[in-house]
Amino acid sequence: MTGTAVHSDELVVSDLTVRFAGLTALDGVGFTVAPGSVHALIGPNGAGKSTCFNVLSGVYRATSGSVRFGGTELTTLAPHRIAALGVARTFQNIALSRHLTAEDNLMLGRHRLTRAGFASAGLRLPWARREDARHRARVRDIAAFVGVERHLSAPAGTLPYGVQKRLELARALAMEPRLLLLDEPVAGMNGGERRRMTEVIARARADLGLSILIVEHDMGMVMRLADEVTVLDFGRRIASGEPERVQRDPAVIRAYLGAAHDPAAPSRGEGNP
Ligand SMILES: Nc1ncnc2c1ncn2[C@@H]1O[C@H](COP(=O)(O)OP(=O)(O)OP(=O)(O)O)[C@@H](O)[C@H]1O
Repeated sequence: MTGTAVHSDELVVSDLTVRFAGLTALDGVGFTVAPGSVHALIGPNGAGKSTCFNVLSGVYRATSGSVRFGGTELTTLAPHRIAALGVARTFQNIALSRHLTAEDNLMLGRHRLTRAGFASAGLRLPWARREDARHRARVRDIAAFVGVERHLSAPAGTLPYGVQKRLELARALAMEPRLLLLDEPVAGMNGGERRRMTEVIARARADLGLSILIVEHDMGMVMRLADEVTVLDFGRRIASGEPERVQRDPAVIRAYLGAAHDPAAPSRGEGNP
């Protein structure tokens, strides 16, 4: 910790607009993730949720608007700089190194925290060995926290889907983040796996005090976990507030639940059913 003032871990998204050649994926979107809270970003397919995540993590550039985390503007920073500020994300599709062991995947998550480069580790310098041992101990703790500790020596690609998803969360936690961006953490999971993941995320907030922004289609999970919800539709914010209130909002029911409950609903861009 430096002598400078400690900023709160508030994430403030203001008037965020992203355009792709003629298509406005985000149109003046704003919301705030309070420190230590779970905030859900929901909306039908194509509403702009992933685009928003990609701007927050530095993968996409904003056309205009601002994203501030703990007082620092993120929209001009490269992904590794944003990660260094303590913003970690998981992906909709699993992005683990399949051939590496679960443990080595978690060690990669700690890379920005390590002093020892590969050379000094390779030379087996004593301080590099001690640092490696310290990180491996922490990785084992994190693996236990998400319940994947008995899989640490297995190649990540051989693990069951639900375990891989939790391993991805563990890798994000291995970065010791202050803000977690979770992109559809229970997509494709069965009931038991969903419950486990939901419980781990709830503990990440309660025990680690993290702020969490979550994109998720599973409304049950959103209702259980989120302190606040922001709803997007066609790139615009159409509602925000406590989950119970948002769930009853007629605009949300029309735009989001309507589309989700109608299996014959057209893909977005063709209008509401
Ligand atoms: N790189 C890109 N280039 C062009 N258009 C894009 C790009 N990324 C997203 N879009 C478009 O932006 C709009 C918002 O897409 P986005 O993926 O952010 O929605 P989403 O809410 O995450 O949807 P889903 O729930 O299906 O993941 C869509 O019309 C999409 O086709």
